[in-house]
Amino acid sequence: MNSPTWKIVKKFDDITYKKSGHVARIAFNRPDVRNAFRPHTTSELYEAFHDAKEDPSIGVVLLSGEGPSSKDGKYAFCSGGDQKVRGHRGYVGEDGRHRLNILEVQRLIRFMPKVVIAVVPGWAVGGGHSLHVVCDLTLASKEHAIFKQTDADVTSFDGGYGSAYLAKMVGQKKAREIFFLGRNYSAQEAYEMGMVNAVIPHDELEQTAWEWAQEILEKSPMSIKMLKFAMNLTDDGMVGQQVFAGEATRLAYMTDEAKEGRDAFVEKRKPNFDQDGWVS
Ligand SMILES: CC(C)(COP(=O)(O)OP(=O)(O)OC[C@H]1O[C@@H](n2cnc3c(N)ncnc32)[C@H](O)[C@@H]1OP(=O)(O)O)[C@@H](O)C(=O)NCCC(=O)NCCSC(=O)c1cc(O)c2ccccc2c1O
Repeated sequence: MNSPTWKIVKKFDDITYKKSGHVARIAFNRPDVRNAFRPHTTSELYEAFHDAKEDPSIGVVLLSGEGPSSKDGKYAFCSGGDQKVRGHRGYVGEDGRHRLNILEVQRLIRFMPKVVIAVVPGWAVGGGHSLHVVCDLTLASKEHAIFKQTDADVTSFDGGYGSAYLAKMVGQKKAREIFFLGRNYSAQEAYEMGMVNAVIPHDELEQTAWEWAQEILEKSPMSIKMLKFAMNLTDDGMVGQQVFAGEATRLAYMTDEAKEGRDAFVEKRKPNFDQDGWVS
């Protein structure tokens, strides 16, 4: 299997953003604070994810955390919202506004028609834990990944994908344990409870993520997209239906029947739908 030759897409302050072939790699880049995110980080994440979503050459996105910390050599995926810039109505940006805009990033990951893989080299905590939950797949460092939910310690709870969706993944009892006790879980424990796809030796983590991406890229893009949206559908209510149905509409546009409907309107005549009839 080949290896990536990453090219920087754009220089950001709080994240790195690179592409190689059909893979994009987005990573938190605040290793000295365990890759905690502030509003600026989240805005940059949103921009990078949006670019990856819109780029037709990209099929898989890797989300990771740069490291190790220059202070103590520890690795982190993300330790959630930066508690040092937390105000009384959200996380305070340089413009003085309070935001919880990580939820917008969660929705972008959830609804983008591409596979997003969380590549967890170290701590995945609080809002960082929720981010790995919302990604389609999670690969974790055998030696350094630690999963932990501190939401109930700092009164900042993710009542959506971070908790309710986690419960669908690992079961109600286990999800309640994770949130109510806030314990540390190793990569192996996270794997055994079903929230991690594979436990990988740390030195092989990035290459393995690349290889998983290459395997996915061999599949039919439309099938991958429809399967992701189908698996989201039952948990996403009417929004899930909207996203899935939007793709059904797109496929319908490709039929002769749809072309006839459009052309008849443009040509100011009655449509003739007799060609294919009422096929069952
Ligand atoms: C992650 C840790 C368990 C790691 O512990 P460790 O002992 O290895 O390291 P230190 O604690 O010494 O940390 C090193 C260094 O990093 C700083 N730091 C770590 N995490 C954060 C953070 N989240 N914010 C700010 N700074 C952080 C730490 O202060 C040290 O700095 P020094 O200057 O002293 O070197 C442990 O660090 C830890 O428990 N961290 C906090 C985890 C946490 O509680 N995160 C927030 C959870 S809530 C959340 O993320 C969240 C965000 C949202 O935007 C939401 C939006 C909507 C709904 C819910 C949301 C939500 O829940």
